[in-house]
Amino acid sequence: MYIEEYRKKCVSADEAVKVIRSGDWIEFAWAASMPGLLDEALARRKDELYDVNLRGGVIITPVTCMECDPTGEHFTWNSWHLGGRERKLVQNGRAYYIPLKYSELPRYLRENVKTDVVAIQVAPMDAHGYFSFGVTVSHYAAAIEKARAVIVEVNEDMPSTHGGYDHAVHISKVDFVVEGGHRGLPILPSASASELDRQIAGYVLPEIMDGACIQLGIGGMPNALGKMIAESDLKDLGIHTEMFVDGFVDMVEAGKVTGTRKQLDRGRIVYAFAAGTQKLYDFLRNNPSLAGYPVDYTNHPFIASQNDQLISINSALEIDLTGQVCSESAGPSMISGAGGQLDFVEAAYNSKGGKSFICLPSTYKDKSGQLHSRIKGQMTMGSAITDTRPTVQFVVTEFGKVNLKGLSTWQRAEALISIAHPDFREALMAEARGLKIWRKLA
Ligand SMILES: CC(=O)SCCNC(=O)CCNC(=O)[C@H](O)C(C)(C)COP(=O)(O)OP(=O)(O)OC[C@H]1O[C@@H](n2cnc3c(N)ncnc32)[C@H](O)[C@@H]1OP(=O)(O)O
Ligand SMILES: CCCC(=O)O
Repeated sequence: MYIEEYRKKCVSADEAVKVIRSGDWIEFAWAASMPGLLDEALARRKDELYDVNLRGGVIITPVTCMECDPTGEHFTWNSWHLGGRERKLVQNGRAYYIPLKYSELPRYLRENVKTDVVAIQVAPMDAHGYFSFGVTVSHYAAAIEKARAVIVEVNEDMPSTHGGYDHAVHISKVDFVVEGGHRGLPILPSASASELDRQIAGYVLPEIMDGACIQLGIGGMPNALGKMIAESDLKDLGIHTEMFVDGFVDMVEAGKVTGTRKQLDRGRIVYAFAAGTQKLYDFLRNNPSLAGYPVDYTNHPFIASQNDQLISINSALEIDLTGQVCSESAGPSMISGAGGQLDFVEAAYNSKGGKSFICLPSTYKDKSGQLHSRIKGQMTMGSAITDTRPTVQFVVTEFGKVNLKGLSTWQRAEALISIAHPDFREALMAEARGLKIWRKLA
């Protein structure tokens, strides 16, 4: 029934990007769903276009538009969350970070920012005229609502995924369809877990009970924990997360996940976007046990916290002695972004029986090989505060875990120094004395 409309809207990538004008803002790519043909076609229009702003995040694949424009006069990349490639673009002054509380992204798109064109990759159209957003549900439906033009690039290899709502776009809302054929999906290998990651994960595992609902963040440590959960005796776990990664597939395959004790989406795994190996993408394809939702559903603390025993496990870069957490920058130099960390820190604490864990190795080795404590007297100048101190609950290093909720500043300093690397504890105590947050009785 919709085939005729589909055919009428089918154009080449070069034809489709003609709708883009100088000065436009384009919602473009997220994680594993990069519209590669549109990117290349836009790059070919470089000399005709000036000051086009592309927006995306967590990208895994190179962006041709950015590579073809070394002076930045034609294209600027604006990132909701820096993946490794975007971090380099930011360092070279070619891209900029947009501070984000990820649960609010659909609302930013509806109420706060200009979106002229949406150009995204989708799965093939179904018999009812819908293109599934595939591995990225997140914020695409909200972006489409206000755009002047919507271009979808169809990737035959993009899995059609099940969802809650707003996980697909109807042909009636699309202006141009670009058929991309079989383009595969970029592979994001699982971050390898170090011995240290396993030690940290070892402190979190005993805090997880049968029937708990799990969110895992990005990085080696959450990955180590996913593996440990898969090998544990835990049962009847649920999953309500932002990013769906291979570690969750391991947990499902090990029979740990039933979702039967969830208060929301009973029996289903809830996520906003997915990136990982081909095994993960195959698992997602037409799988009714999964539900991709917009990120204002997955991450909103009011919603996520309705699941009892929500356990949130995220990584950080540094923490000061009063409990402020930085997970996104090293001083002023951006590493990643705030993403959904604060969303889940708040959600887990507000869930009945829930717990939030901020995990970090106690030290960081710089390029010259010098060791620094990640637990600091004061936050490094310029570091962004991702989680304010009242929001932080458990903090875990390879030396143990502490619960900061309700502790006074001197108790926080004492607790955090107890899990700092032993080589830095004396210096941290001296700093705490100077900051008037040390009360150790003689
Ligand atoms: C998907 C979800 O559900 S996530 C929800 C929550 N979202 C978040 O937690 C967002 C914020 N958190 C993050 O972005 C990540 O968890 C991080 C950055 C804190 C940790 O991620 P990891 O991959 O474990 O970090 P890792 O230790 O590998 O460091 C990442 C990079 O930062 C660099 N880095 C780390 N610490 C420092 C430092 N103090 N100074 C300079 N660079 C540093 C590392 O060298 C590495 O660089 P490279 O990729 O070029 O080698
Ligand atoms: C915004 C996507 C990733 C994250 O939350 O860390």
